[in-house]
Amino acid sequence: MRIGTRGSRLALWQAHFVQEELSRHGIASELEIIKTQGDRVQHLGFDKLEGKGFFTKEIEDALLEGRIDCAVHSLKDLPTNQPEGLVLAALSYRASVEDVVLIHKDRATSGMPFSLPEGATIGTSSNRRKAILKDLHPGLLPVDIRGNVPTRMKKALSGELDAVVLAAAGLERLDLDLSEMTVVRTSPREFVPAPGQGVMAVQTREEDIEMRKKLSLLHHPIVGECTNVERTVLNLMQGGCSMPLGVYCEKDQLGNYHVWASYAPTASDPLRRVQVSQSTRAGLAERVVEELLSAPVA
Ligand SMILES: NCc1[nH]cc(CCC(=O)O)c1CC(=O)O
Repeated sequence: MRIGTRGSRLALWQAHFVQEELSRHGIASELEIIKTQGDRVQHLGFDKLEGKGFFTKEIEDALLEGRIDCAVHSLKDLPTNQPEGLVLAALSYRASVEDVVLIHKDRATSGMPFSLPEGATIGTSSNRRKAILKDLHPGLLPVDIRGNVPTRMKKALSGELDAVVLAAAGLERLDLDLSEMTVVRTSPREFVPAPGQGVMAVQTREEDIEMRKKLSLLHHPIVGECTNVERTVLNLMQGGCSMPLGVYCEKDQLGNYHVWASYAPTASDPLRRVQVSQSTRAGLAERVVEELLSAPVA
């Protein structure tokens, strides 16, 4: 089995993870590293990048052309509509779902939101993170950053920026040394993550029934249910990963679904927050979207 992946440390960790899961089921595989447009133009801000699927297109083409058998992605980087002929055959367990604020050790102040003083610079290129930061701590100065997870982490370590925001899942997978920084974990109910955050997805060809059967051994059904709600909200909002939208769904012990969502229509609008719970998934995403679009402006 040939597994396609990007070549970043995070992508390789994720591909190795899937490779190990497969080998536990007696399936041997090899990795095929594929460069994407997103890897080539590290200098451009996300707002300059046209179209969706910036980190996925070349890999999906390799899949469609039969050069690889499956591909591993971060679910949150995948557009909600799969390209014609491709399916997500497996979703991983959900690691840490939340975002983390990393602060240079001399710049942390107690008593302020995220332990950051007025005027502190905070690195993120995510419109979702910017909208939530503005809501929780309007005194911060968001600064656009690009590059892979270790590069971004180092901007707070070196003091080039006072802080950066990153997904906990990426930091944990790379096992980065955070001991020289102040680490503030956010709550996913307040600092609402991106749809699909913390989950890895394995993509394959729709027609490849054999492969789909093998990959289904790795699938986590409850993760599938919850991320399906999250991605349906994103799809109904007609958004991609640049939309300032957070959606997080949890299923509790009794089988009830709980969704937290946040959305800022434009950068100057106040953040809207919604919490919806239901005992079934039917109509849940629709209700979240309806409330997000009609929520009273705070
Ligand atoms: N957009 C980049 C990206 N895609 C997946 C992850 C981390 C893993 C995950 O959140 O699933 C990251 C880094 C980040 O947002 O800090």
